[in-house]
Amino acid sequence: MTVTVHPAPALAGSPVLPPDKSIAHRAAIFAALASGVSEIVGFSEAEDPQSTLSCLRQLGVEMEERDGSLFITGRGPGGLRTPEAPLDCGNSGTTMRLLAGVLAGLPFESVLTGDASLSGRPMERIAAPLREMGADISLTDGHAPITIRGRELTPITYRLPVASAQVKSAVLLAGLSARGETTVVETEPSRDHTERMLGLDAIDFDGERHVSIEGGREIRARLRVVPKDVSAASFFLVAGALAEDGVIEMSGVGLNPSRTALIDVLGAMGAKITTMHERDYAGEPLANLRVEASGGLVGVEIGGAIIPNLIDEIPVLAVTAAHASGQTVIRDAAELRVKETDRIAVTAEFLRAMGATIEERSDGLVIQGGTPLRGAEVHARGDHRIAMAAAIAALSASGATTIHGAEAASVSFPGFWDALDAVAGKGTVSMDGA
Ligand SMILES: O=C(O)C1=C[C@@H](OP(=O)(O)O)[C@@H](O)[C@H](O)C1
Ligand SMILES: C=C(OP(=O)(O)O)C(=O)O
Repeated sequence: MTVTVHPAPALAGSPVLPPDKSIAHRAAIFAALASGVSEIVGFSEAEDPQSTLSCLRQLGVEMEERDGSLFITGRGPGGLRTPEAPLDCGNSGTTMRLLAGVLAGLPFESVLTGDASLSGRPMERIAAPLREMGADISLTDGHAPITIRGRELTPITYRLPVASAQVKSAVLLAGLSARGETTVVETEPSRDHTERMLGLDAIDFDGERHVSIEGGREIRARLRVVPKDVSAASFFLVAGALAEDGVIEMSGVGLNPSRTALIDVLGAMGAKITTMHERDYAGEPLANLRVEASGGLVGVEIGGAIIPNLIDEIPVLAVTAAHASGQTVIRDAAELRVKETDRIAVTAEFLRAMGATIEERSDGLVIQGGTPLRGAEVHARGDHRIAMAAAIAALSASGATTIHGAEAASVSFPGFWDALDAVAGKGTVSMDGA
């Protein structure tokens, strides 16, 4: 699908955001492992969390949608069934890596596959600790398809070589079926939804974060509520800040502190963002967000421990930087090269096509802001976050921008194009070949 986005100087309204993707995956997996029926309020229609559901169905998990909720009947400890066919994780790294942790300790063979993008992403990072725990795992040249022959697992203490919530979660999920206590140590904190859902406390020790899980514990079925996705909100925070006029409001957005660094960075650049009605719901903090047309944004330098907290937001942060005055430097973000695309290269590609001055570094980007962007023909390259970041850049460019492969947005945000059209004014977004 090709989308054309026209410039829109004024934005206003309340875009409908999708449920948090990270929380949705975990809510479904923990409900499947629990004993009893869990109700999940606000599950996501996005393709990635739907991939998790279809894999769980293949593992014998029953679920039904009723009155706007998803009811999942858990199979209890060790209750998942041998799948009859490979488990297709689609485009979703979270599905593949978290399920690998679940399957490592189950007494059957399973195969995890994914689309071309996912089949190019590194999987040794989960295979290594899971093998250390005793699982028999074969990769295809370091990638999916992954064949897992589950075994009885022994607990380990694992120091994460890369800051990754997916690897951390895979080890903790495997730890659930190991005998004894498994510990994950992280030097740079990553999102902590898994710990929150399992009720695990982290201990800070010598600047490192230790999370432990006792094997064999039962997960209880419960009501789970998925807040709105702050990573999806970030596109509208940037759009609202870059607009010449208007206010955008979003309610019920998950503001877990391990996910909100973009809001702080945008604030430091001069964006006028207000957080209102902060509350806690089902173990996760939420709030309403308001962003005003901000004007006069300035460049920033970021790197180090903040990066895992805003890793998915860097393409849209680069769009902000292109508009800000002065230089923005993003360091320590080499992980971007192994996402759905090489997001360093692809962000530089679309912004350069739109006239920005942007330089690729091995671990980040350097952007000289302030050159007005112009409409261009750009490619999402199969990456949802690139499709959406390019659309936000297009709103404040001169002339129309054509985005090829715009359907990718549905991986995390199926209603994105309609939400954008609604805040920017009908006709800003036109679609071709939907
Ligand atoms: O655990 C999660 O839900 C996620 C963790 C991050 O990946 P890594 O764990 O590979 O850093 C993030 O990029 C991804 O979108 C979702
Ligand atoms: C990297 C992402 O997701 P995943 O790793 O689950 O494919 C993302 O949503 O930007």
